[in-house]
Amino acid sequence: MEEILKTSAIIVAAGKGRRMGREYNKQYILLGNKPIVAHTIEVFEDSSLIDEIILVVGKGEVDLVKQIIIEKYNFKKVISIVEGGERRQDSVYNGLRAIDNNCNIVLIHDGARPFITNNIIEEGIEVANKTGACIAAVPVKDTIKVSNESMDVVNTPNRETLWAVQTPQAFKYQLVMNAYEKLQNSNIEATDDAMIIERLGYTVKIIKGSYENIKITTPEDLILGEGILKNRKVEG
Ligand SMILES: Nc1ccn([C@@H]2O[C@H](COP(=O)(O)OP(=O)(O)OP(=O)(O)O)[C@@H](O)[C@H]2O)c(=O)n1
Ligand SMILES: C[C@](O)(CO)[C@H](O)COP(=O)(O)O
Repeated sequence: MEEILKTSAIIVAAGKGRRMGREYNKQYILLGNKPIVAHTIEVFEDSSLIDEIILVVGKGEVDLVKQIIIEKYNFKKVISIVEGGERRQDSVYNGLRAIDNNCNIVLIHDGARPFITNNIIEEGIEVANKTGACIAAVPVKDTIKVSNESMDVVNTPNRETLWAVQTPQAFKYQLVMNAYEKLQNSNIEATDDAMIIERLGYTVKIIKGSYENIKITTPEDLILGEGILKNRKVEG
């Protein structure tokens, strides 16, 4: 009998949130009346395309998250909650190790991006299935300059070629797992998952993200987030 392979989502929520400046993990700040990370999980929970969710949380937060997030919001697809590591890439690797070999596609998503939509998830899965690796991104709106250490402009890249990269980033499971395993033996610092795949010479496709798919990073993002949430309620 042919084995049915799963589509898994890893949601990384183990960062320190230093730029938010709170005394606790920013993932638990309320947006509307729900913690940021609960908004994020809800989208994957409600997607018929996602079979299971692996949640990566801060050290010592597993029991708390079970209580205040998983049980409270009755999330059924979260099959594993694991602790993250020092850097985002360490947290992602811990998440990848919690997935078994029955997985075909894995989507890696920031817990701090609560406005992800099912349409982006759907396209991510479709394109990763065809090509092996894709990332959500939006064209940059500003002109970008490159500077030297004295803050002199040294270059103005052509904006047509520039993208602001988001998550989810979707991959064939074996491809991304092998890439992360190789990374463990190097000292590469990766600010997203695609960088790790790119280094191995694979092509990563860009799919259309959304300007609403913001990462809640600094206090102003909370104001923006409340606005997006209100607008979605009105549009309903
Ligand atoms: N060691 C880390 C670092 C980041 N993340 C997660 O990766 C996502 C993107 O990171 P970012 O929003 O920049 O979060 P922080 O690292 O928490 O923020 P800061 O850099 O301000 O400390 C977040 O959902 C964050 O929780 C993680 O799981 N483990
Ligand atoms: C992966 C990511 O969301 C792409 O924009 C981002 O790089 C992670 O955030 P960080 O601020 O670099 O930790």
